Amino acid sequence: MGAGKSRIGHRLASELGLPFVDTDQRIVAGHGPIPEIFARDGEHEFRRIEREAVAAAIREQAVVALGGGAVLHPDTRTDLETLQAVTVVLLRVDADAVEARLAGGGRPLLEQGGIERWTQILAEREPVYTALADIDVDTSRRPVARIVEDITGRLGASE
Ligand SMILES: Nc1ncnc2c1ncn2[C@@H]1O[C@H](COP(=O)(O)OP(=O)(O)O)[C@@H](O)[C@H]1O
Ligand SMILES: O=C(O)C1=C[C@@H](OP(=O)(O)O)[C@@H](O)[C@H](O)C1
Ligand SMILES: [Mg+2]
Repeated sequence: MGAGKSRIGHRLASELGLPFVDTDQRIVAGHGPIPEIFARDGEHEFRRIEREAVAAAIREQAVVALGGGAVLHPDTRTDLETLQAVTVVLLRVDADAVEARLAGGGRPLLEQGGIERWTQILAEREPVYTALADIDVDTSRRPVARIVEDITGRLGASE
């Protein structure tokens, strides 16, 4: 949450001339705002809906921004490990840099606990993120254009 997946993904897609898919946007289009899904149906149901969106999106020829918790679903972890056409880009950010980026809200898991909760969630997920990543990029103190350039360069190198 707040690493820049949605923003960087959008910019990367236009650089690469590919469609951009944000799975959270698709979820919102089909089911309404994410905080409302969490409040009404709970996180488990959100993860079920998210898995449907993710399973479809990562089979498209596109740049896909996942939600930070998408890898909690075991089928998504398996897909990201085994789908040959998929390159997983991990965007990292540290707590100091992310605090301002989270100011807009809309992330129900951070409604209570703020940056401390963010740090705790990252600690839980970090080993999974690291294991799945093909390309690993720090976004903390770099402008979007520079991060995108870094990713496109590394994509070229990994071909
Ligand atoms: N490299 C960056 N530097 C400064 N702000 C950024 C950067 N990348 C993203 N942001 C901003 O941080 C906020 C969270 O970015 P977002 O793309 O929604 O993250 P994510 O999808 O990983 O949760 C947005 O307001 C976005 O414009
Ligand atoms: O990390 C998470 O569990 C979540 C991250 C959010 O997406 P971003 O990572 O794009 O903020 C969104 O999917 C939802 O609020 C849950
Ligand atoms: Mg996002």
